Amino acid sequence: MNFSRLLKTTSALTSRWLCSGRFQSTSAAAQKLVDVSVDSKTGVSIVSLNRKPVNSLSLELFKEFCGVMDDLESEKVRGMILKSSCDNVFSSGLDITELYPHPDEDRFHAFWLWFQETWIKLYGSSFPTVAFINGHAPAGGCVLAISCEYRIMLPYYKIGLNEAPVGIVAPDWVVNSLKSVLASRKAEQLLTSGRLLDTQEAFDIGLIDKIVNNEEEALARSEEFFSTFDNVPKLARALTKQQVRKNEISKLIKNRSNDAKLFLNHILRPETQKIIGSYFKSLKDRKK
Ligand SMILES: CCCC/C=C/CC(=O)SCCNC(=O)CCNC(=O)[C@H](O)C(C)(C)COP(=O)(O)OP(=O)(O)OC[C@H]1O[C@@H](n2cnc3c(N)ncnc32)[C@H](O)[C@@H]1OP(=O)(O)O
Repeated sequence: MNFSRLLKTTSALTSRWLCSGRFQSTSAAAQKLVDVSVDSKTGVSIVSLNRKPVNSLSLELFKEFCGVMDDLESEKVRGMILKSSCDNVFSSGLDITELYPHPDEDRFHAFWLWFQETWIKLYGSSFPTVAFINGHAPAGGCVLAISCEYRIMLPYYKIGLNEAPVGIVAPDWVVNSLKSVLASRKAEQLLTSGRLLDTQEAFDIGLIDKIVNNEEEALARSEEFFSTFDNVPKLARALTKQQVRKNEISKLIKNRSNDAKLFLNHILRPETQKIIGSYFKSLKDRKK
């Protein structure tokens, strides 16, 4: 089976699987966690994460995001810019309350599958993707950014994969996403130290592609990126991108349930719960 068919078939299967669980209802009255608008000048879709105050990534946000990605795929959009509607934060990573204290196993399983689904749809999207990192992007926030093809960031924010200091081990598909952007040695240093880089450091090592001072500049730099594909047939571009990314995606698609079980086992270890707990407490105490 070719890769595009594998992606479509798996998406259909997992959607059915994911829809069969208990965590389905999104109230129609609930506020949207993901907003979509279209830049009328360029025809590019702007997708804004909107889970106040810090865009921590919950099961509900992942589900909504995946729905948006499906819509953009079927509309065959010219490109997508992913940004945040929250002040100073692109995304604060996985919602820690999904991990601590002692998550409900069924909910956690669904949460993790939707996180995988988000990555599969974003990393494997047919259309060009830009992350406009308009705030801090630790952990899962950084995962969203490195799943895009191009990264543009405002000054003075932090980005990186700080899982290890929080007692969490990044799964191989996250590690490999980072290695698709940075050389293996640099990726290992960042992951094992869990150090968050400021915008300039991130630019210097190639984790981000451009530094901009405001949204207007970000839109202009994004347009420069999107226009590099204007003379490339859409289908050829999409299949070429997916050809480059297919090994990692196929590997995860074949191993989704096991990947979820492994992560849950790690999260439920008493020592992991203890580290996450004291980290979460220190986050709360910072403001006291
Ligand atoms: C790589 C994928 C592999 C899988 C594992 C992933 C693990 C994770 O993603 S764990 C999450 C890791 N995230 C972080 O370490 C970031 C933690 N947050 C911060 O450092 C800061 O909040 C911020 C720099 C992002 C923003 O700082 P700011 O001063 O603007 O806001 P705060 O007052 O700190 O936060 C407001 C409010 O939100 C709570 N909060 C922040 N982050 C999270 C989160 N990830 N999950 C749940 N809740 C979070 C924070 O405690 C505050 O709550 P209160 O208002 O109740 O004090």
